[in-house]
Amino acid sequence: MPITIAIRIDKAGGNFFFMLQTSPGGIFLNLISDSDFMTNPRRRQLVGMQIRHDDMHSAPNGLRVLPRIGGMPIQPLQFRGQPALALTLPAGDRAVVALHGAHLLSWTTADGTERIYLSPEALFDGKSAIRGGIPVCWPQFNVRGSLPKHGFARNLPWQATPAADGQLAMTLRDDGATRAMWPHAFGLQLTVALAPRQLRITLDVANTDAAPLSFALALHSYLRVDDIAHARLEGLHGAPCWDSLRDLRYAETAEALRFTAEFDSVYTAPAAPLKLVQPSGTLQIAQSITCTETVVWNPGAALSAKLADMPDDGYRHMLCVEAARIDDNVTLLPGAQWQAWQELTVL
Ligand SMILES: O=P(O)(O)OC[C@H]1O[C@H](O)[C@H](O)[C@@H](O)[C@@H]1O
Repeated sequence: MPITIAIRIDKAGGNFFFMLQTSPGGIFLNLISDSDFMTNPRRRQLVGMQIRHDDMHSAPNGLRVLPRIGGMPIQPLQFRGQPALALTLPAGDRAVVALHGAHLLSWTTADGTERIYLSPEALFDGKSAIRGGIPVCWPQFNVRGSLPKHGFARNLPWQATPAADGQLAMTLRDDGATRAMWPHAFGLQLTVALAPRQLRITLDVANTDAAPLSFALALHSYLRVDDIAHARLEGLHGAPCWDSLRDLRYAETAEALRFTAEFDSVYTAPAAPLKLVQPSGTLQIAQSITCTETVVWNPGAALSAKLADMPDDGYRHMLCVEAARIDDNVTLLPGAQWQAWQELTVL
């Protein structure tokens, strides 16, 4: 029976991740990635290289080989027929992420409460965007450009990559399909980090091209609410706002936002975290300073009924609060990296 063992080698100058695999043809050591593959194009060329077991004996002295499978709390699984990975903390907090789009599908805290809305009618066909969860909208937001709505990252298969304890990571690199839509070389890594009652989702972008890279981003989180009629969002009072439904610009006057109809606004992100307050508890929502906007969206009853992949009353159980960089694109010079994150904490 084939056996696969993940190995991390810590060495001055970087970490290397390998998969040691047995097969009828022998034992193979596959280099999966190393710590600076995102920035160093020469290293990226090594990914996928195979070393036969005989070569392992010639490894330089001084390497520490650390087995990663055994204590590693990451389980591959099928989620509505699509491949996904689950990360579970000893306390019981758990996140599930699909390889399709590196799309976070579920976050449950140790008390068993689901914190993320996923539409029961979402399409899981390995091609379509998934309704709910946390879509990664990159390199375009909405229809602000010539790419498919919200870019292509949410519609493509990502690769799992080793990550630190308590984290789960996936990568996406340019290939023929992305270059046909968007002629740029890039490396993305999405990392989900779990702590008790807290989830942080981080996107690292590397420009592996010889020309500058320009892009937008939204970490489009669908936060689960018990009933939108009894939820309020605090922290946006005074923030510059563009109400996209009425095409109006103003400074937010409400102490707390309430949602009684379709709502779709882009705010200049305040420095302090937001709070989603419900009778059942409060969720704190923070985002990196690199995300200069926060998008707030609820489709309301009429649009919810029109969305084919959402139940008619789906709008009652979700509120999107998105960490975004959309008003001014990021421009990354060749070899440069950029990071964005959103952190959700149950208070
Ligand atoms: O239906 P989707 O392509 O997933 O987009 C869902 C929503 O995303 C964002 O929140 C935008 O501000 C909305 O205008 C859009 O309707």
